[in-house]
Amino acid sequence: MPAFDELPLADGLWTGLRSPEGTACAIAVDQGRIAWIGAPDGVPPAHANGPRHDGQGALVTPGLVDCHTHLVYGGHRANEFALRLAGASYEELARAGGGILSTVRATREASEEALFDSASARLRSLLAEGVCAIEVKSGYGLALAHERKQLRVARRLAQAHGVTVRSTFLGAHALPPEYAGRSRDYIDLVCREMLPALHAEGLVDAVDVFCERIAFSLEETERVFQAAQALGLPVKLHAEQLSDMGGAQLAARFHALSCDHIEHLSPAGIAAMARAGTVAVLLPGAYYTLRDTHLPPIEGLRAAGVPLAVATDHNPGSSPALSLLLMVNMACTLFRLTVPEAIAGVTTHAACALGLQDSHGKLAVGRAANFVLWNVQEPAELAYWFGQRPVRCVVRQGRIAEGSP
Ligand SMILES: N=CN[C@@H](CCC(=O)O)C(=O)O
Ligand SMILES: [Zn+2]
Repeated sequence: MPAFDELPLADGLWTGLRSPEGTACAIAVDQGRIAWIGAPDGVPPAHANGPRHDGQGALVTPGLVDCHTHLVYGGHRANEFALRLAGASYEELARAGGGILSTVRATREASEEALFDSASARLRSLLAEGVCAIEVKSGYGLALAHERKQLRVARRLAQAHGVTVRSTFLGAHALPPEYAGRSRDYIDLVCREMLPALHAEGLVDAVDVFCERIAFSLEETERVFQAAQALGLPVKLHAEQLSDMGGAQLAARFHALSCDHIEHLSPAGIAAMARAGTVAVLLPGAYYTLRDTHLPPIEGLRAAGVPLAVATDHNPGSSPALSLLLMVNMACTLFRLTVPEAIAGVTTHAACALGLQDSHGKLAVGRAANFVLWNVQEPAELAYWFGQRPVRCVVRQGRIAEGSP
């Protein structure tokens, strides 16, 4: 596999493209950036004479954005999948020391190199399907050295694969065994030592907490958010996944970029998110894997004008999913999103959930060239097919990274 900087440049005029609205279009790429977009008969002379790439009628969309993943971890949890099939619940497994903590054990044992290799293999699956920006959370180390190891891998993935990676510190994901019964002390460690040190090392783009009865309380979440705010870092929240904790209202007070999962989100939570402009990140892979039946309040979110994003939530416990298009399908089938909502969910709104609205999720002049050519006739096919990859070509950070026009 060639190194990213050995891949062919995408510079030149891309013709034979169709926009999701059904109009013919062309894109000029210059030095890796979108220099012009418009109708094929309006190409400015400056872009008419360079290299040409004929999309042969392909649908073009912005590069996809996977705005919630836990991509870096050791081991896997297929055994728990089998236990859940036999009747155990996600919460029971967590309370018995399995769940997140079993991945913490495997991640602590793994070297940085082993974590990089396994995460790279998973990342390649997502990239092959058109992902051009991705969030990677820590949260399986739960000790400074091991959280650092995860976040360093996140930074290295960006370099090695030529993909935008936002790294989110999720030190408050679960209580590590050595702090059993001492939740307050662990939150002190997260706020006073881990977060400042990792931030000083340039490893943190945002801060997340798992606010839940099997994880951290509202008050503990607030302390982590205050520590993030003091360092000028944006926050996000694993909110109302298994119960309504009121986390969304708290997150909104801190102008959170997103609240994620939100199956049990209340009307008050929706109103708070709408006021704060917080994105609702829907994770149908976790809903499906845990055989959840409590649907997120889509109608209420829609009515309140809360932007809806969709992500894989890739993790070894609740969502071992490596296809963002499958999540688009599930968001439509399980959560009843419309096709345009689901596509916005993995482009524009996903970019907002990462604070990347000025660089990703839309095709616009001046931005780095991140776009996907699809072998489909109409946008609905992106949500309709599952189990195949209708990707023709991916332009990522100005290079032809997958396939060819
Ligand atoms: N809900 C909390 N965290 C992850 C699951 C982590 C795990 O089970 O390992 C999630 O987003 O689903
Ligand atoms: Zn998650």
